[in-house]
Amino acid sequence: MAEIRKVAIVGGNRIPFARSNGPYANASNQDMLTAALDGLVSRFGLQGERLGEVAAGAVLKHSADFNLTRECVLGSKLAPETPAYDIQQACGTGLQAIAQVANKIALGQIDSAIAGGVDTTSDAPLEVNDDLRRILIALNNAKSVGQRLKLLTGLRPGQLVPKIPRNAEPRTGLSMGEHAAITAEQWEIAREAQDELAAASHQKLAAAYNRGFFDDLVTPFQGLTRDQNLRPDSTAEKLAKLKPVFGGSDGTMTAGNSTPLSDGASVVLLASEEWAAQRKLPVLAYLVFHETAAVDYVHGGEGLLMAPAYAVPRMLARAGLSLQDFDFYEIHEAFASQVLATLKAWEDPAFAKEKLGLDEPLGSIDRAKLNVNGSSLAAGHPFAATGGRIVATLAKLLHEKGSGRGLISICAAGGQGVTAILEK
Ligand SMILES: CC(=O)CC(=O)SCCNC(=O)CCNC(=O)[C@H](O)C(C)(C)COP(=O)(O)OP(=O)(O)OC[C@H]1O[C@@H](n2cnc3c(N)ncnc32)[C@H](O)[C@@H]1OP(=O)(O)O
Repeated sequence: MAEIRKVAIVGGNRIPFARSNGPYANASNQDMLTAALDGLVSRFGLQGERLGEVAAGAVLKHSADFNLTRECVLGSKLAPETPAYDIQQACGTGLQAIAQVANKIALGQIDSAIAGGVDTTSDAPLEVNDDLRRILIALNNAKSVGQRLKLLTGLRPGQLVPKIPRNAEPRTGLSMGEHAAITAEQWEIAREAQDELAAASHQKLAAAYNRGFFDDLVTPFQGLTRDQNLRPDSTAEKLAKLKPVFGGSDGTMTAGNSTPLSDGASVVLLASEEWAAQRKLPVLAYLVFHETAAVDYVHGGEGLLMAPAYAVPRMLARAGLSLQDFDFYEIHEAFASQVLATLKAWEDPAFAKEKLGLDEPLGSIDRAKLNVNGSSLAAGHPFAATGGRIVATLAKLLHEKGSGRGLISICAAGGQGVTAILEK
């Protein structure tokens, strides 16, 4: 049995995140992921290097991109002999890709890898409807002009309407925002608290950009140098004026305390300590634990985005840690209400007992340690790119501090959650 090795995070790179149908409206997933990869390659001098593998993915993917990541590697400056594959776990994609390559590094199967993700909501894949698809396949296989004419004359105008991807759960028909609104109501998450969290996210992200924190984490792309959604002048008072968008007219969730639909890509370089040392590359932090959970949101057992509330306690138990043993908490801000509901669940004795089977709740966290450089509400959230953004940010925070530990929690569509622990 191979010895378990430490998994080093060497660094990360992303392109600034853009709002949907904004500056990246004509950029494909391949364009964006290749740009993120090449930025990382340049930063660490990996031109022509054959890495152990590259794993990444996109939530919204065109069928022609059947192995999107491999195409991006072939289009990048990495050696074409670098194997690459796609992975998909909704918003957990980026972190799950990182976890998968980390396992292989830990087991000694590979020495280096890049992992991450990309998503475009501007260039979302449109499908023809099922009837038209069957007719087109039959047309392709038709043996005579007569057969083709018969198929074409059978076409009805309604069959020409394309299938537009909805930001909705296939099994409930509800959007993620509508699901989150149900959870916000269940956990009585106040509008003011959501707006405060959103305003703080913008202010902290702006401060991090201003102090140069992202200078070696973000590479400009197509004219953008910072995340387009960032509004440094956001305040809770301004956000309080926005109308509810989810949960009806009495709802608490608005365009300001929900993530915007976004486009972007991010990647992270991981390696064994030996591989990094041979190339004189830095080790920002180590990935020490990761855990995935899923909940039954279909039959009302739990809220769609609450799986991290289960994954984190399981991971803490494995690691022998408590929720308070962290210097940084990176909780993906899909919606402000979702972050607050997760924190409330960890504080709740009934949730601990009935849902987690624990005698005591996990307890509160020091809010000053939460998303200290802002998160998805300010940066935007190109679904599969969020994991790479968070891992690179946290690894650099730990490197700057010179010690410590950070917790990552990412909720994902399909009732799933992907979580991890990084240590300096
Ligand atoms: C995917 C997974 O697996 C898990 C997850 O992460 S779940 C999360 C997935 N993401 C989503 O579901 C995306 C949800 N978001 C949306 O659908 C849309 O962004 C939305 C419906 C919430 C809003 O869409 P929109 O109406 O086009 O927003 P937008 O026009 O930008 O903003 C509306 C108003 O709010 C204002 N606003 C937004 N943010 C603001 C801020 N920080 N400060 C002040 N005003 C703000 C805008 O200026 C705009 O004002 P005007 O109407 O006066 O121009």
